[in-house]
Amino acid sequence: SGSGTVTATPESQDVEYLAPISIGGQSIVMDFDSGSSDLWVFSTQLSATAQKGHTNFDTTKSTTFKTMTGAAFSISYGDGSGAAGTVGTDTVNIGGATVTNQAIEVATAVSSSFVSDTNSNGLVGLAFSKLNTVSPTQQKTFFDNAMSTLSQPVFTADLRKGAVGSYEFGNIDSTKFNGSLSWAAVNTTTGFWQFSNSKFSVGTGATTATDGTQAIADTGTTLMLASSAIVSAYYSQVSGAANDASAGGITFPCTATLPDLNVDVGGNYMALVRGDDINYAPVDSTGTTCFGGLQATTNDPQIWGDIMFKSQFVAFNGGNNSIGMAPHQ
Ligand SMILES: Cc1cc(CN)n(C)n1
Repeated sequence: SGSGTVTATPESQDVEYLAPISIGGQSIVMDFDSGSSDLWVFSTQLSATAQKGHTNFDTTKSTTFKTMTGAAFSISYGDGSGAAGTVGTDTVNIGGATVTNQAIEVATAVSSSFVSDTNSNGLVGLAFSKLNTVSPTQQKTFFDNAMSTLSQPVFTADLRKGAVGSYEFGNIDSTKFNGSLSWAAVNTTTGFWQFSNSKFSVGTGATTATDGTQAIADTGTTLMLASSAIVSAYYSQVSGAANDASAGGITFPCTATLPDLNVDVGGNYMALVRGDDINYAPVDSTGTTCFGGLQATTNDPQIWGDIMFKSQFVAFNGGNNSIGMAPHQ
């Protein structure tokens, strides 16, 4: 109904951004993920060990939960994590935006990285419903279900480096970004919020054409995983940058000056990713060596995660399948 806004709070080192939702009256802090399409939640049906430290949804305590007989889900993510379980429906309220018949994927098994991250109690998938893993009948995302009742068929991500931001459904708050949004067409065939990336530039350098690999906007990925053409051109401008096997990627001296990165989104907007945001975090407590927020991937599409969102306010339009960006206010 109408619209809804929730605060997006970064975990330490901005690993992910969490926000509260209500499921059948139970308030649960979740990881909002524009790169997947399942709403699954920690539950009292998990082992005691898995439940420890988490908020666990209890279907028996919800007067509106209905079991979806015979349905199951099983999902795995790009980082190797995963979850599986059973399915039902319940009322979900996110900051005031409400869906009464939302598919709730009740976890009966979760991988170790989810167990150890006690700040998060599940995911709210916000990509396209064609990626939903429920079988035998695929289910819709919260946004897909909510769209027809929202004031506008949109949601926005306003994620900040080391600070609280927001997710908003049904409204685009123009006080949160500079100038006007630049809109790009979304290629919906893969089920991601996917768009073309045809060129880039580093700092004030010349613009270079890319190999045409597309990119997705993925709030559930911590870093910005880009093509090797972009990544090598970028770090060639950072003295002391090198691939650091022990750190698991490209590092540089924490004192390095990091240029801005400009990446084309959809062919007519160069999104600026601030150099400061590309300094992800020190690799250890000495603070000498820092880990790059920009890392290479051979994945097609590229996976532009939270590092990009820290510099760009992003609007997702499910009405006309487009994505809008502008620098944060
Ligand atoms: C749990 C989770 C979600 C995502 C991105 N969609 N990753 C890489 N891991």
